[in-house]
Amino acid sequence: MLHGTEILTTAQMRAIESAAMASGQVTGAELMERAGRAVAGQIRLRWARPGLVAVLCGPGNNGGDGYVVARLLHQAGWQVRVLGMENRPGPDAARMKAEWQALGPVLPLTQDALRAGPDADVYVDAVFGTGLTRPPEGEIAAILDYLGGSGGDWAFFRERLVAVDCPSGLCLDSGAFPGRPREPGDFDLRARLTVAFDSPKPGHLLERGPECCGELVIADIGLAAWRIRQPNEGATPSSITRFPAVEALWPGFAVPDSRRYPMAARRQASWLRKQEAGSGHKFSHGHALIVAGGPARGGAARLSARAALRIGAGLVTLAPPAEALPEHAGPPDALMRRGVDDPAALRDMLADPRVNALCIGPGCGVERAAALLPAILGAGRATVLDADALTALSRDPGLMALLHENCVLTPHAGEFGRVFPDLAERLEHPRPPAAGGRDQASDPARMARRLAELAAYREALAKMRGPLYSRLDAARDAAARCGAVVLLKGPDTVIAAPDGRARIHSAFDVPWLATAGAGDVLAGIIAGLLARGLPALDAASLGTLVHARAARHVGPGLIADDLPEALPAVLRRPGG
Ligand SMILES: NC(=O)C1=CN([C@@H]2O[C@H](COP(=O)(O)OP(=O)(O)OC[C@H]3O[C@@H](n4cnc5c(N)ncnc54)[C@H](O)[C@@H]3O)[C@@H](O)[C@H]2O)[C@@H](O)CC1
Ligand SMILES: Nc1ncnc2c1ncn2[C@@H]1O[C@H](COP(=O)(O)OP(=O)(O)O)[C@@H](O)[C@H]1O
Ligand SMILES: [K+]
Repeated sequence: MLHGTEILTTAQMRAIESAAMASGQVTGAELMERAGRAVAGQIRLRWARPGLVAVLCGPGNNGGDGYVVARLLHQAGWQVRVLGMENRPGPDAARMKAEWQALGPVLPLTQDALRAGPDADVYVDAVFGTGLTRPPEGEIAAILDYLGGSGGDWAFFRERLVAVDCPSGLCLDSGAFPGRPREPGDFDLRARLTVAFDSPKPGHLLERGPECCGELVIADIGLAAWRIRQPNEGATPSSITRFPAVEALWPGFAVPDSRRYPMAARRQASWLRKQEAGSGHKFSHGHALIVAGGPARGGAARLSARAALRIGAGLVTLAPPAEALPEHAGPPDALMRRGVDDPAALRDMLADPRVNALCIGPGCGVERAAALLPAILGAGRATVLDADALTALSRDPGLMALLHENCVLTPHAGEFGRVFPDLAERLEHPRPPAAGGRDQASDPARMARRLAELAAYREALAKMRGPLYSRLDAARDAAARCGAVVLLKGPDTVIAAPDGRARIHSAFDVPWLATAGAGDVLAGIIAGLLARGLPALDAASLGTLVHARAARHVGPGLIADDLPEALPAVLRRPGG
């Protein structure tokens, strides 16, 4: 469960590659050979018998990798068609292209050339990788659209497409396709398999990345020596290669063993189960206070409280206004209740230093949250702010100023937009023309209309340059601004601390987690972990992992009430 791996932004990857080459211990051509060998190897693992492969090579080093794949598959008995671009590649890619040309021709990289050939068993997409600087245009855009299904048969290519580093056109920093709507599009290039090098990039895990990359394999190409973790080195230019501050939690893809965290996994598993020596009495596991709302609104906070109990907080107290107390008389009996009507009553409770973690927001009501937040934040205790507490925060800059590093904000996209409207705005793109379902993709008239709309859309966005602003950027900027941990929820949850450390958690495999109340449970789990003494970033990260694992354990049909009840099973097998 607790495997993690480091993620590198494309800038970090380039810096590490340059550092490796500058050392004189490895050349660019050697790295390219290793990259191409890794891709060819993965293809041969999956297609046991040599067949026909079409290799599409772009103008840069991604294309260079493609020429290596072409040569190695040819040597392995495959029939190889290579389509390449006119542009002059760099020296390493030029060399790989020349080596291929000693074996076979390079056809033009056009839709016509591709369609003129027989159907291939495998299509290798080596057009663009980390060097994408702008939306693909013209003939390249057309061929990528064709591979994405504009010819009507997207499933055909989806089965056969192997992407080198990423499906071409995907921005590996954001997981979005520059020049396209951020929502899923009809002709987004979707690969069966993506082989990436050294480390996953944010774009493999965010937004469109997980779906469009298909199965993701991270290949070790021998750059470990230039990727040493030295977190204390500060933000000097060279430290960009040395401090991969972003990690993937539960990556769900093949990572070389050397890139995992087995020790941390073992330690956290026994810690979660309270199996460590001297784990003490109930107060040593903390006391979480869950603020609840007025009459008829208490369900959300009860979900949080149940979750805090199940994740192992020593004591959990639910604090609704006194008039709502009777509603909370039912189970669980393990839960304590205490009426809290106003800030003075809350301060009274917080006079007990053993109350070491709070959760406010689920079912709380915005006014009540606004009234209680100054007392809560002023106490300086570890605090989860969710739902109504986030809305209250968005309305009062004075409250924002009270946030501190032991706070965890857990907004979904809508709440994030309320609290950080300018950052959310940067993530937004102009809306695409109305999109239909893929099932209509074989209607030729509709297809022509969609292509025309897409061309107009591209034209409108043609001025856009450079890497896209990502959910990772947004969460980091938000955390830095408010001085607290920000957990931006979604199937690609991003968790960021004010110092820039960040974690990405992919939960694209549990869409049934998007159900009413799931967020309340997450808030409670994190509050419980805070009560047990985890620092804010770790509590948010581990909480997110455990939450998704509980959803996996229950499966489709899940309702939020099931999540706390699934926690014992998850804790029994935290490594499973
Ligand atoms: N980072 C590493 O350590 C390694 C990287 N390698 C490969 O190198 C790739 C990166 O190579 P590059 O930096 O050359 O970048 P790419 O090969 O991804 O693309 C850059 C080229 O495409 C052009 N370009 C970018 N966007 C375009 C657009 N929309 N339309 C037309 N042309 C466009 C650029 O001007 C440049 O010529 C990686 O993705 C990977 O496949 C491997 O060869 C080995 C090691
Ligand atoms: N498509 C999805 N796949 C997996 N998890 C998702 C998806 N959409 C949302 N989630 C997760 O489900 C939970 C929903 O929380 P939230 O939006 O706050 O719902 P609520 O307010 O109803 O509790 C979050 O943990 C979020 O990360
Ligand atoms: K590619």
